[in-house]
Amino acid sequence: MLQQKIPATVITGFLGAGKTTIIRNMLMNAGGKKIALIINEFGDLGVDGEVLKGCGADNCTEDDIIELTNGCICCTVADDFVPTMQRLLERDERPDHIVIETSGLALPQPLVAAFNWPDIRTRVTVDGVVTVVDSAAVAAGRFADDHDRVDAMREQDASLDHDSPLEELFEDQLTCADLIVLNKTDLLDGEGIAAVRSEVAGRINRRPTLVEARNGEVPAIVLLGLGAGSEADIENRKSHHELEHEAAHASGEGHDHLHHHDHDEFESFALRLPAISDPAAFVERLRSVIEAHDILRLKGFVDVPGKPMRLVVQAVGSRIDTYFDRPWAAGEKRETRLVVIGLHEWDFAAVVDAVEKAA
Ligand SMILES: Nc1nc2c(ncn2[C@@H]2O[C@H](COP(=O)(O)OP(=O)(O)OP(=O)(O)O)[C@@H](O)[C@H]2O)c(=O)[nH]1
Repeated sequence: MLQQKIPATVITGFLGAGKTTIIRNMLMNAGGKKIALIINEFGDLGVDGEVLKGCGADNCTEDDIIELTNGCICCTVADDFVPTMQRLLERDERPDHIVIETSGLALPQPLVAAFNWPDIRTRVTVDGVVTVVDSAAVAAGRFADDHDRVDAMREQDASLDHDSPLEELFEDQLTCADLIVLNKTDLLDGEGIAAVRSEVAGRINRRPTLVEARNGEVPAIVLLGLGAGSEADIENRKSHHELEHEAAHASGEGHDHLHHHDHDEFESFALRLPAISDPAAFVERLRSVIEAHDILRLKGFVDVPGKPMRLVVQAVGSRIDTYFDRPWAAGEKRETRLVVIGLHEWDFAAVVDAVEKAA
């Protein structure tokens, strides 16, 4: 009997936009749907998988959460994503829906294109690409490059190919969307939200649906069941990188002058720190370090002596949330582990030193 294709939703969006929060919420209101999750994260600490396992949803158990940890999903499609998907599809119990969370630095295009592979195409389809936007970061100009400054620099050095990596990635993720979630609207007023809406709409040629959300609260019925079949439309969603290649081919130029794939411009490292007895003071010191070094994202777990629970720390720019998520398990080593993500041009030694001193 011909089985129906399993719908797969791709959740993308820049570092800290709220992808994991939206998925956690969705798991809680997905009705009886059996969900399989594929999670990819930049930085090797696996915080998102831990957070999602910690929410204990019946319709998505630990077995249904698969972490891809060998680098960014858009670069490891053939080696990592496709085999993982094949194994998932071989399971006796088919999921009703597959949800894939990309890393915050991933280009969704290569992932969506993988759904056209012969072995995958017959069994799964992309139900929709959901791009999550940190509305507060957009309003603060995080993704807006200073074009006048770059143009002036180019005048002095014609070889400079210096589009902002953040801006390009932001646009590539928007370009691929079927649904854009303007998240974190709780941090803006009506005027701010309207400005974000028009900025987002102004950066794309396609017209995906826009919805607003606070704390990642988007009903499962809005997220799942878009029925977009996005893999068939991938030609209309090209990234800057793909368009540059095409332009270079068309003009007969070589590729040498093209800059590399976007997330070569980002770097992460994981740190183990001592136990933290005063988390509030630690957070204040971290805030200063984040601001001084322009850390894009910091997250992880903190061992607070005397507390039975594990403290989660989540920083997106200098906005820092902390909460106790679950008790340390019996036999689990209590420790403070953080992953820190920033731009490649960083002075690493200085950043490591500053975070260590904050502990
Ligand atoms: N104020 C506010 N904070 C939010 C909202 N949604 C998420 N957050 C917080 O933003 C931080 C990052 O959220 P995540 O869901 O982990 O973001 P992510 O996109 O999965 O992050 P990466 O996987 O690292 O790219 C957490 O501290 C969340 O609690 C929101 O709507 N409003």
